Amino acid sequence: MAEITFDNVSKRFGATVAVNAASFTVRDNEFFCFFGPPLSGKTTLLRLILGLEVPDEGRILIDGKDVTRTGPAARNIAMVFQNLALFPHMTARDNVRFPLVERGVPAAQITARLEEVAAKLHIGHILHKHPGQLSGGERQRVAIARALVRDPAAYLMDDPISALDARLREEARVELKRMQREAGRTLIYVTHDQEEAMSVADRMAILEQGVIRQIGTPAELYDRPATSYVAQLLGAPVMNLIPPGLFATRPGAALVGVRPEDLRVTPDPAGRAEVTGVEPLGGYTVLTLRAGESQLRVLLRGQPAFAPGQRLHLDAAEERLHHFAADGHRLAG
Ligand SMILES: Nc1ncnc2c1ncn2[C@@H]1O[C@H](COP(=O)(O)OP(=O)(O)OP(=O)(O)O)[C@@H](O)[C@H]1O
Repeated sequence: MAEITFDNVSKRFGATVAVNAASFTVRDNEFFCFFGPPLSGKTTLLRLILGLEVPDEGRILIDGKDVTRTGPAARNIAMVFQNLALFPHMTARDNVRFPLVERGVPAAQITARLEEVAAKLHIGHILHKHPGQLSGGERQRVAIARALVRDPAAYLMDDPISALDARLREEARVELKRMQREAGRTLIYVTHDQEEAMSVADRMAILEQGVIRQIGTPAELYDRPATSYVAQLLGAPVMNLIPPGLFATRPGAALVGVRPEDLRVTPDPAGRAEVTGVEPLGGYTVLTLRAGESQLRVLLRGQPAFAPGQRLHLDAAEERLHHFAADGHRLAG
């Protein structure tokens, strides 16, 4: 089991604050995602968890034990490297065995452990192959087997499937989620891809310049973003953020947010919105509208017949509106 807690942890590199007063707990067996734009501190958080970096302030606890100043060896946390790097000259079997061979574990024990992990991840039939002979999904299984063979308390992944093409990535993330559940381990995951983060994570932490802005389930973050920054990071097309005026607005709101799928449009020659763009995408259509000074995007199911220049009636249910103060924070209620 592994529960990982950061208590007010900061890490600086010169003038750069890579991680700023981070406090959170990753629960045992949780699939936990760090999500944020480049340079927001994701990799530094992983390196702090692994023990490759020492915090300037704060404490790191694994299962309640203070490991802030212990090295990687004492933490028993495994890393699955970016793009699932496997040794190309070794068979899958030797790749998986490698972490145990390196540690001088007796051969009989290695074989037993290899069999156990291979059965769990269904890779027994491909162990004789080299990485070049494996599909993307098979390589992923082998890379995860290599991380699990040590029986780590938790494992970390830094953008592990970013090199795969879009369709393979979709398959890979479904697989990943299944493997994590089957392996029954805490998994901490970094990705740049919001859809990937939302699809795999039990909970996620949203980062902005080293600061954790919000932690929650994907649904909580999507439905009740704590700031306009979080609101715009999740969802595609992104949430419309417009000045007050177009929709009923709460006192104190500087920006009103409405997700593209929450806008309702109907043809109306006297309507206040005008279609400026139509993107039919098969299962759904994205309209771009101009309403007053604002540009908005609307997500509609199917391929409704709208055309540029057409005027529309535009509204949204009040409970689907998000109100943000001038500093970006969500207004209560
Ligand atoms: N070893 C280092 N020396 C100096 N600065 C560093 C070092 N490691 C990270 N940084 C800085 O700390 C900040 C956070 O970097 P980090 O790599 O953690 O972000 P990231 O979110 O993982 O980025 P990416 O998505 O591009 O991988 C950046 O400004 C980066 O330049």
